[in-house]
Amino acid sequence: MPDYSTNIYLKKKSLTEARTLLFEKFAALMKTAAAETVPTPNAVGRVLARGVPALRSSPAHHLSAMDGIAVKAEQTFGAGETTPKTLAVGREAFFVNTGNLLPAGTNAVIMIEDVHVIDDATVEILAPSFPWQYVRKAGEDIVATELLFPTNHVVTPYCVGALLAAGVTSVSVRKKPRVLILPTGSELVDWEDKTDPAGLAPGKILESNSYMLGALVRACGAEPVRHPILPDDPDTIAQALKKAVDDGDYQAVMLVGGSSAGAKDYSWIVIDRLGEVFVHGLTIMPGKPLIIGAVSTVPVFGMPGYPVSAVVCFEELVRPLLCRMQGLPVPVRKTVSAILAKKTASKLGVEEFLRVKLGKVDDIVIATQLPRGAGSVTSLADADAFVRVPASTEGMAEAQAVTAELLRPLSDIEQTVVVVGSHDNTLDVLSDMIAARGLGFKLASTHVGSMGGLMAVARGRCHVAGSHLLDEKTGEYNISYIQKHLAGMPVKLVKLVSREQGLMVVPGNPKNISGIADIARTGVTFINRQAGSGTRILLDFKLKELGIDPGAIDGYANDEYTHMSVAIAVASGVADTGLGILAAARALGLDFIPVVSEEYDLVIPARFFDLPGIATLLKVIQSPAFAERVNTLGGYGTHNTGKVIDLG
Ligand SMILES: Nc1nc2c(c(=O)[nH]1)N[C@H]1C(S)=C(S)[C@@H](COP(=O)(O)OP(=O)(O)OC[C@H]3O[C@@H](n4cnc5c(N)ncnc54)[C@H](O)[C@@H]3O)O[C@H]1N2
Ligand code: MOO
Repeated sequence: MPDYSTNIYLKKKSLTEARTLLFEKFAALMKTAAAETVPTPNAVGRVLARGVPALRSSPAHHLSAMDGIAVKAEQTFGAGETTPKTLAVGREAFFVNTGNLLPAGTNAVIMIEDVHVIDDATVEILAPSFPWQYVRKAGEDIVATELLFPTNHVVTPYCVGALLAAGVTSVSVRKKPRVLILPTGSELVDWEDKTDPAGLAPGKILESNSYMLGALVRACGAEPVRHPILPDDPDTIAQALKKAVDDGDYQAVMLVGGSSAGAKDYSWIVIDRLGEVFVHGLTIMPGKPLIIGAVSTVPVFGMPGYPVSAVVCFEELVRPLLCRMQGLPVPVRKTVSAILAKKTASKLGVEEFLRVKLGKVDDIVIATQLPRGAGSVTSLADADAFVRVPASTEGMAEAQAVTAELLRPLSDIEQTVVVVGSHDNTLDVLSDMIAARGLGFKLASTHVGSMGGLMAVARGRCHVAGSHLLDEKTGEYNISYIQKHLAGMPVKLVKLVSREQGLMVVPGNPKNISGIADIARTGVTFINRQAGSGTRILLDFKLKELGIDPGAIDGYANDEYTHMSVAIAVASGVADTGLGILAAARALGLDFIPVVSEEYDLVIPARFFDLPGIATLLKVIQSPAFAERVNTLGGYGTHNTGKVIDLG
C-alpha cells in the first residue's frame, strides 16, 4: 500500500485567492523587470522599458508630395482658363519629383498633369495654387523630441516604421523572462527519441505538455527553456530544480506532472523541501492540483499532468504573472454572449472551465460543450471559447445564457456551418474539403443522434442535421420524421450517401457472429449506440423483427455516441461486437458482418440555403472529388449524392 499520508492537499484556494497571493508574493518581480537594448527592427513583440522620444522630425524638411513644379503660391494667383500665367523655369518654377526637397523660396507644388510646358525656359499654368499645396511640411508626421511610444508599449511592425522614420535605431525593451519547464514522469518518452511512436511500450506516452506550455510561454513574450524529462524520483527532481534556481538564469519554473495526490507525485514535496509552497489545490476544474511556491525568489509552479488542467492553470495564473513581469496588464479575453446547446451538471464549490465550440445560427451564438475530461487535449485544440460554470452553481440549463471567452476571433465563428445529429465518417471528408477551399468556412459537427439533430433544427440550434431515420412502415428514410417533427418548417433534404451498417468484430470473428440474432447469445457482449441515434432505431427495429428482447443482450445499456467510439470499444476488447458503419470498422481494421444498406441525408432549413457557407457545402457535396474520396472509405454508395429534395 503506497504511503499517501504526506501528500495531502493544503486547503484549496479559489482562483481569485490564488492570484492575489501570487501577485503579493512576487510583487518585487513585477516592479524590477530588467531591460536590454535591441536594434529597432528586432523589437517587434517586445515591451518598451522606457518611453521613446523622436530623434528627428519626419519629414525633416519640406518635401514635394507630387511630381510637378515647385512655385511660390503667391506668384500663381490670378491664373485661370482664360487668363493663363507663364512662369520662368529656374526662377519662378522648379521641376521636382515626389519626395524632393522643396527649392528655397517656394511653398507649393503643381502636379505635372496641370503644367503646360512651352519651352525649356517657360511653363504655363491655367489655375492658381495655394500655399503648401502638395507639400509635405517638415514635422507633419513626427516632430523631433515628441514622445513616440510610452513605457510598456508593445512594439508592432507599424511601430518599427515609425521608430526608424524618427531616427530611433535601437530601443530599450524588457528582458524576456526565462521560464524553465521540467517535465516529470517515468512513463514519458521524448518525441525526439528514436522510438517509433506507434510502437511505444504499454504504459509509455509521448511527452507533449512541455512543448505546449513552451509555445504558450513564447506567446506571452517570454522565453521557454525545456529541461529533459525527469523520472519520478524526488531527489533527481530536487537536484534539477535547485540547480536551475542556483544558476540564477530563470525568472520562473514549471514542474509538469506529479502535482496531485499519487504515491509518485513529488512536486509539492520537492518545492517544500527547497523553498515554500503557498498554494496546493484550487477550487477549479480542470486544474485542481496546481501548486504555487517559491524557491529562493523564483516562482515555481507545480503544473498538473493532464493537458487541459495544465493549460487552464497556465492561462489563469502563469500567463498573468509573466505579463506583469514584463510590465503588461493581465490579459482579458474578448467575450460574446451565447446560449448553451445542452444542459450541464457541475459540482457545487468548483469553478469549471468548459471548452465549447461556437456557431452562429439565426444571429444567436450557440455554445456546444466539447469533451469534459482533463486529458482531452483535442477539447482544447477544437475549442472556440471557454465558458465558466461558477462555483456557486450545480450546473446550467439547456439554452441558458452564458458568457463565452473567445479563444478565436468572432469572425471565424461567424463562418462556421453548425452540423448537429447523427455521426458519419463522411462528415470528416466534408469538413476537410470545405476547409481546403480556403474561403474561411468550416464545419463544426456535434453528434447527438438523428433525432437529436432534427430537434436541434426545430429549435434553431444548427444549420444542418445529419440523419438516417428508417420509417418501419414505408422503408423510406427521414422524410416521414421531418414531416412529423419539423411540420411547418420549409426544409431541404440533401442526399449525402447510402452506407452499409453491420456488426463489427475483431479480425477472425472469434465469437462466430453472423447476424443480429447472435448478439443475444450467452457469452457475447455488445456495445450499443445512444437512444435517439438512427443506428439504435435500426437495431431496435431489427430486434423487434427477430422477436429478441433487448434485456437479453449483454451490454444493451452501454452506449457510445459515434461509430468510431463503437469501433474502438470492439477493437480494445470492451465489447465483442457493436452495430456501425463499414467505414468505421475498416478504419480500425475490424471485420464486418453486413446487416443493412441505409440512407444518410442532410436536413437543411430552406432559410439557410442562401448562406455562403451552405452554398459552399453544397458545391463540395456535388463535386466529383467528394464522391471519389467517399468511395475510398468503403461501404458507401454515392448514386444519389448531392440530390436536393424540397420538403414543406
Ligand atoms: N486520488 C487522486 N487522484 C487524482 C487526483 C486526486 O485529487 N486524487 N486528482 C486528479 C486530477 S484533478 C488531476 S488534474 C491529475 C493530475 O495529477 P498530476 O499532476 O499528479 O499528474 P500525473 O499523474 O503526473 O499525470 C496525469 C496524466 O498526464 C500525463 N502526463 C503527465 N505529464 C505529461 C507530459 N509532460 N506530457 C504528456 N502527458 C503527461 C500522465 O502520464 C498521466 O496520464 O491527477 C488526478 N488524480
Ligand atoms: O483538476 Mo483535474 O485538473 O480536474 O483534471
